[in-house]
Amino acid sequence: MTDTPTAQSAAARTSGTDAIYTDAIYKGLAGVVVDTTAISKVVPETNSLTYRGYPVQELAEKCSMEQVAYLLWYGELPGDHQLQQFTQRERAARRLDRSAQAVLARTPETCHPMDVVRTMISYLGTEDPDEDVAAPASLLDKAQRMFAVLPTIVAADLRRRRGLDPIAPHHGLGYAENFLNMCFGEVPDPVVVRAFEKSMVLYAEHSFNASTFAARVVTSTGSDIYSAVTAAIGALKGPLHGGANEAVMHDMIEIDRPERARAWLDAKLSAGEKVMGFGHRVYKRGDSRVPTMYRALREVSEHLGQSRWLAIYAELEEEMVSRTGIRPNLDFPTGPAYFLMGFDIPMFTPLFVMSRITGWTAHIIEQTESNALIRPLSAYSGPQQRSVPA
Ligand SMILES: CC(=O)SCCNC(=O)CCNC(=O)[C@H](O)C(C)(C)COP(=O)(O)OP(=O)(O)OC[C@H]1O[C@@H](n2cnc3c(N)ncnc32)[C@H](O)[C@@H]1OP(=O)(O)O
Ligand SMILES: O=C([O-])CC(=O)C(=O)O
Repeated sequence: MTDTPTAQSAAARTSGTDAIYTDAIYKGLAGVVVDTTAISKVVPETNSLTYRGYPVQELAEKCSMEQVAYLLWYGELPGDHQLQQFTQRERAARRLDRSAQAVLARTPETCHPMDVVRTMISYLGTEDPDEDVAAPASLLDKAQRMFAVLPTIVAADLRRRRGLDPIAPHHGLGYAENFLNMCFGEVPDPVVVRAFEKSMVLYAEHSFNASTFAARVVTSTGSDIYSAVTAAIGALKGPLHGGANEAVMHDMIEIDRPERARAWLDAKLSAGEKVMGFGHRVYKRGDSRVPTMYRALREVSEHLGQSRWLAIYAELEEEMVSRTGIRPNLDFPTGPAYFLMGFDIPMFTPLFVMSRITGWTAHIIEQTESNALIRPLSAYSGPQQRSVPA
């Protein structure tokens, strides 16, 4: 099975005037093919994921995040000139204007950083006089501006929670280096920069996952791109989706030492609780992105001379797989990798947003260009019809 159907089968499902009713209930839409997409393809049987036809592992090894963002939006990798123009635009759009800075400063530091990114995207919509313009060129422009400014928002939020002033974007630095510099006041070693950039590439796109689908649902009503992205951020925050990368690190800290992993897992499984960072709705034999991110985690661990999280990772994975057959997903290696890079745990899911903004907006554009209102049916299970008492 692939999650990308043929165009004909999708057309058959949506054409005609008579509604198609079925008695079957697909809870969680599991196994249901909703539409076609030309953006990415997940094939769980072969453990493969491609963006616009390119294997994600190759993109992570050979490409910058800017190149991958361009690929997702335009369908092809950029040539030298196209990349130069694209990066110039990205660098020029990194700054957060004063009124947006003031909104960020007014969000309580007690709230989760995902609430800050959600609020800031919503606010950027209020500032855009063309918020409702849905022409492809306008959507692309808005998408690229969100991609450019999100790192500035996330870095400023990270720093104010540490009692530090924001650092302005550095126009001479690439996407990953600039972001790390805005967070930590210096560009880390290339090993760390590349590991971070690989995580961005791996997180960028994953077909009809819950947050992307949320964005497509909002777009299907004819609503604006900021509303769609705001909905997607809300969906990504949940621990069954993007929020798992934070939960993984909390669990590793609780486990504390590799020799405690087995007992910790015993307690979790006997309590019937889920183990964060494991399992996937589509991949049942392992997540195609994990080996690449695991290598990046190992490189950062070796570079920093820190073996503890890697040892807990290995122990937990071995125990979980041998007991349940359930394998790690991408959030399992990114959790400890981000921790080693120096990020505070609540910032992990906003990092996911910084990357997935590319995939979400590519889907918003695709949905806009071939729209059908997304409105499934429900089977009623409440009381029979009755009269209101006199
Ligand atoms: C980037 C991403 O968003 S990747 C996903 C990140 N999310 C997580 O890591 C959260 C933990 N994982 C999970 O909750 C699940 O694996 C999901 C939600 C991601 C996908 O699960 P689904 O396809 O909906 O399967 P479902 O949750 O029904 O699980 C099927 C069975 O496997 C078990 N299972 C699945 N994942 C896990 C897990 N992580 N820990 C323990 N048991 C699990 C379920 O308990 C269930 O068992 P049962 O049939 O005995 O009731
Ligand atoms: O596809 C999914 O269901 C979740 C996921 O891995 C992602 O969004 O990257």
